[in-house]
Amino acid sequence: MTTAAGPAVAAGGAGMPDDVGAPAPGRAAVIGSGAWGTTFASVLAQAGTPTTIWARREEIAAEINAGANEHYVPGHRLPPGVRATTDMGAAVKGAELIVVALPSQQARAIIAPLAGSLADRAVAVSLMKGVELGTGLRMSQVLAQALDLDAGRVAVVSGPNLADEIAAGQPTATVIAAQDPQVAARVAARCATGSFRPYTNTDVLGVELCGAVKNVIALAVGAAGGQGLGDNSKATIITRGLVEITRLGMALGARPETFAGLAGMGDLVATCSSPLSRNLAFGRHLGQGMDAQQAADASRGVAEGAKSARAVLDLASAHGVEMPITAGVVAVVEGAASVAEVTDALLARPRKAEGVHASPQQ
Ligand SMILES: NC(=O)C1=CN([C@@H]2O[C@H](COP(=O)(O)OP(=O)(O)OC[C@H]3O[C@@H](n4cnc5c(N)ncnc54)[C@H](O)[C@@H]3O)[C@@H](O)[C@H]2O)C=CC1
Ligand SMILES: O=C(CO)COP(=O)(O)O
Repeated sequence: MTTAAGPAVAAGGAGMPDDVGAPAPGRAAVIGSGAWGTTFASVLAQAGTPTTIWARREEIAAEINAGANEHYVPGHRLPPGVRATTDMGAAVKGAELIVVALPSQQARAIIAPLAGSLADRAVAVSLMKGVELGTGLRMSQVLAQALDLDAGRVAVVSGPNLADEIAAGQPTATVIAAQDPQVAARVAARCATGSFRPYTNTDVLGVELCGAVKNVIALAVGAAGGQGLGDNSKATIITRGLVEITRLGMALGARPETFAGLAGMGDLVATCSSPLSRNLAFGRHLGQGMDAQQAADASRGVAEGAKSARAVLDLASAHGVEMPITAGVVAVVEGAASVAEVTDALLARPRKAEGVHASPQQ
């Protein structure tokens, strides 16, 4: 992608050595023409992977084919390797990577028509950061179910990846997680550029939980800011939020080091401190007194944490994991408590030693 002022990203991926044993570079399809779907499509194209975006609306597809997506990625030109269509079947035909970038709660229904139609060596890639309501499934699990794929053929991308910054060509790193390290390496090779640096990880569960729960924590940080609280409160919520993420992840079988990495601490820091974050902004609206519907109406793009908070809390409860900040976010989003009441309740909890497994002091 280039900025309106000129090229901002070096097309570094095209000449990069491929991983051993990977098939020849193929095409990618991106399902979803929003901020991250369009931006990641541009990264793929800059890395030498021709990419077709599926857009729901004709006018967005036409605009992308003319080199821009002003609604979702304003002020940036798209590279020539990005095309768009409203025909989902045509977008995925023969594609090596089927990348899904939709609101998490809508993903299953939207991609269901693709079940059984993917190329034999195709890999599904989730860019989404949410947990499905009702099932408690992570997005890689939703993709595997909906597309009727073995879990080994699903990868996820998660990290400090604010779309607007990447669209402007600013450098960042990310994590590509897949059960099979060769699958992760293959996806990484398709999207690596001079400014987008993917690391690989086989802890799919941990990487996905990091992305989904950090959105819930960003809502809490935003709500505190909306109440006029300062950086000490923010740092407290981020740090204790990371404890909640780690506690849930370890109970479910994730690796602890994942939470200190780019998808964990990295994305928490980016999201909880950026004016670009939709979750942070949504939380700020809540802190200023809006209810969840008013905050959604005032938001630009999807704030995943508002829906995933309930799904994460239910998942935690089912595994006996305590997540007090997440529970507070759920109470506010569901209208059961005000931000001030939740703040007071969190501060009044029994004192305890610091740490993931600490229990209250007697
Ligand atoms: N924007 C960002 O900086 C990043 C976003 N993500 C994640 O990527 C996922 C997608 O986010 P964005 O692209 O930013 O969202 P967005 O709100 O910018 O775009 C969502 C896309 O989904 C489409 N969509 C929404 N409801 C639909 C429906 N019922 N049927 C068909 N299409 C529908 C919209 O038309 C749009 O193309 C989310 O899970 C988000 O957490 C992850 C990293 C960075
Ligand atoms: O996931 C993101 C950055 O890594 C984007 O965060 P928001 O969805 O809050 O904008």
